[in-house]
Amino acid sequence: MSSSDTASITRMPFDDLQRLLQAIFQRHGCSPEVASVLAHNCASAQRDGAHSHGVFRMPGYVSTLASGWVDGQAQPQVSEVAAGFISVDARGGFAQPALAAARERLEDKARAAGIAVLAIHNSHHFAALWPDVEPFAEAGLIALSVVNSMTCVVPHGAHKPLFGTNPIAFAAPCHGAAPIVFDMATSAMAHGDVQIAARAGEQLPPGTGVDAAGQPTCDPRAVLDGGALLPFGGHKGSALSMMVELLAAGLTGGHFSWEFDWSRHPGAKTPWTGQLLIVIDPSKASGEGFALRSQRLVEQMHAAGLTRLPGQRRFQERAIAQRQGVALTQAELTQLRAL
Ligand SMILES: NC(=O)C1=CN([C@@H]2O[C@H](COP(=O)(O)OP(=O)(O)OC[C@H]3O[C@@H](n4cnc5c(N)ncnc54)[C@H](OP(=O)(O)O)[C@@H]3O)[C@@H](O)[C@H]2O)C=CC1
Ligand SMILES: O=C(O)C1=NCCCC1
Repeated sequence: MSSSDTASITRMPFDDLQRLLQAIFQRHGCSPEVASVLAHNCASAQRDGAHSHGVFRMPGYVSTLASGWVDGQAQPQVSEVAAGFISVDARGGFAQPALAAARERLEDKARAAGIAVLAIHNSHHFAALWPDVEPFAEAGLIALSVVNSMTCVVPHGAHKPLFGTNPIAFAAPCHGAAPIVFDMATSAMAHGDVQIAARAGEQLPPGTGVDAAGQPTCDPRAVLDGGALLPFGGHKGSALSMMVELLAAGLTGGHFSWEFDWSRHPGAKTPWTGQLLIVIDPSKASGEGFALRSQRLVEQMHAAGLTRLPGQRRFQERAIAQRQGVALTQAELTQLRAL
């Protein structure tokens, strides 16, 4: 948010925001079930100050639904393909309702076998990934998820974009504290943050992207208009992005980031790809207990001088929102009401 945005902040109770978003999703063609899942996801991102995937995304959801690119009424088909492996065909709908349809069975399998995998394909993911993993850690489990997006990242050492911004999210329980959660794009910056920088007229840090001629640029417009992003951390981030393509698309049967063509659906913004979740029950491991060991690690990190854990900023923003309401700018509120 720019300083002029922060000057116009208004606050809304979480439930009111969720209801407003649910009404928007339903008005634009989602079933009540799908609308409820997406509204909770998007309101949670806004509550936690995850601005690149909060209400900023609503015009994109709406234009995508209008374009016919995604099915807002899809009913996911869940198949238990092996003792520890569930496959979900999202049937061209959103990934979150597909996860919701399989969540209970995934958790049961993880508790029974110690580990379980959920492979979602034929799905659209347009959101932050942490809401998909955090609830497992709150239930005492460890969860890892990956999702691939649309071609906009040049692999390290290559000369044209191929990968998506391909985030990885991880959540683990920690004794006496909030779960340990990280969620990060494998690109130097999430595509949403490049759009936000362009809108705010801000420059990007060096090393974020290239222009249409493949030359380094700090201009977000040049990255968005024919240019591309770079992986974070050179060959290391590039390898992680490749891993996400392999797990989220190669393994699930979803589209790789370059495999779908939305050109005949003007307004389409949601990548039609796949998502993988791995859930582990740490109570099956030997020793003093995983959550206690997490706590010891965190204590040592603090003793080493660390002042901010991944996820900590979000939890702090959430605590403020729970007391005062979810922060929205006047412009965001006006846009939501128009939608
Ligand atoms: N659906 C999709 O296809 C895609 C979705 N995304 C989403 O975009 C969102 C933003 O991604 P990205 O911009 O890479 O995330 P950030 O770089 O903002 O943050 C990545 C992680 O690092 C933590 N973190 C950030 N700064 C610090 C710090 N100084 N010290 C310790 N921890 C820190 C964050 O915690 P905290 O949250 O507490 O700040 C977060 O867990 C994610 O939710 C991701 O899932 C991205 C790409 C594609
Ligand atoms: O911010 C990103 O990067 C993306 N978010 C939603 C899906 C497309 C990529």
